[in-house]
Parts: sequence; C-alpha cells; structure tokens
Amino acid sequence: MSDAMDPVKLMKQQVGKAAADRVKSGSIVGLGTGSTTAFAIQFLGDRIKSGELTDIKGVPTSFQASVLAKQYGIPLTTLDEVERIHIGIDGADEVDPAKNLIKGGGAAHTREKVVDSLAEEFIVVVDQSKIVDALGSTFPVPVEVLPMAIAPVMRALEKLGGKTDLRMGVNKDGPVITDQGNMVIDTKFESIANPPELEAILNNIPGVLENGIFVNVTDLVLIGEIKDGQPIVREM
Ligand SMILES: O=C(CO)[C@H](O)[C@H](O)COP(=O)(O)O
Repeated sequence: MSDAMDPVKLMKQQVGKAAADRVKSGSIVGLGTGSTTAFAIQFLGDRIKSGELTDIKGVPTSFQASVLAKQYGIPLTTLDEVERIHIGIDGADEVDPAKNLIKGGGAAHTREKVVDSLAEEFIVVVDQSKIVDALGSTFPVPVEVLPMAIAPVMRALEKLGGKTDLRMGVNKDGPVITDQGNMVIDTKFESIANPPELEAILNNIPGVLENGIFVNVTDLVLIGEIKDGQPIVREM
C-alpha cells in the first residue's frame, strides 16, 4: 500500500484540515504537537499562503510546532506578547467520553497544557483509535520530571500503583530530554477512576513539572474515521 493510501494518515489529514478550516482571520492560534496537528499546521499555512486567511499568529507548544509553523509560513508570537489565544488545535493519545485526555506521546505535554488551557476554544484532533471508554486503557500517563528527582518520583509513582518506565530516545542513546531539559516517566495505571484527582496527585509530587492528564480543557473533539472506504470527520 502506498503512503498516500495509509488509512491512518488519511484520517489524520482529514481532521487536521477540518480543524484548520475553523480558524478565522485575525486569530491567535495555539499550535499543538504531533503528527495529526502537523497536518492542521500545514493546512493553516496553505490558507495563509492563498490569502484566504489573514492576520494570524501562532503560539507553538513545542520546538517541533515552531519548526513546522516557520516551514509553512505561520507568523509566531509568545505568551509575553498576547493576552488571549482565540483557538487552540492539538492532538491526544487518549480521549474519554467526558473529553478528558491523555497527552504527551511527544513529550510536549507541559507546554501543551499551558497553551491548550488558555485557548478560548480548544479543539482536539485524533483518529478513531484514540477514543477510549476510560483514560489509562491503553496509554501510560507521561510525567515530566526534573532529572535530579527521577529516583524519588519513580518511587512515589510506584507507591500510587503505577508501573514506571523512563522514556528512552529513538536514534539517540539515553533518555528523552524535553524542550525544557527534563525527562519523562511513562506511568501505566491499571485504571484511572478519577482523572482530575490523579492529575492533581501527580502534580503534587516534588520534582514533577507536569503530567499528561488534561481535564476540563477540551471544547470539541474532531475524530477521523473511515466510512465506506472514505475518510470522514465526526464531532464529539
Ligand atoms: O500530546 C502530544 C505530544 O506531546 C500529541 O498531541 C499526541 O501524542 C498525539 O500525537 P499524534 O497526533 O502524533 O498521534
């Protein structure tokens, strides 16, 4: 099967476009991280290039997002320069029926939580494989930790019933280093009965910067699906 026919890629492309189409001229846009949001950034760039969309500024959630924004001609700004973010677009690793999320598959969840939670309208873009009945079903919770606190934080996470794994680099020896110079402990819980409670407990461990549970942030989820062989977008 050629790359262009890959159904997962088609679903990601379709939701990325649907999200980019919702952005209006004059908007400050939160630019998320990951392969699905990358399509949204690309389509936003296309709309700017064609002149259909004017006066757009992006607030990137990661180094990857700023590189892509520059590549596709989206002017960037920072939270020092702007007081509001009109619309945010970001991916997720899991979405539950209450629109709670697990994020951080790209180790960008700390900046993502800052930017996404400031957005007046926050849109999540995912393919259908990310929809779960309960958070923690398939994906561990990424926990960003100061390097000097790795050992005590791992012990604290294990005490809470988590199975911990220091995230390792791909094509790089040693651990993943975040955009802030920290490390990520992927923590798999058997089940997450109360996402807001676990989010607060994890962030209360000394040495933890942020974890990948996002609650009460999402306004709209755009879900890419394949129906009768064609990619479609469902709203939740
Ligand atoms: O949270 C993230 C990065 O930290 C991503 O948004 C999440 O991992 C989804 O990525 P993708 O769209 O590539 O599946």
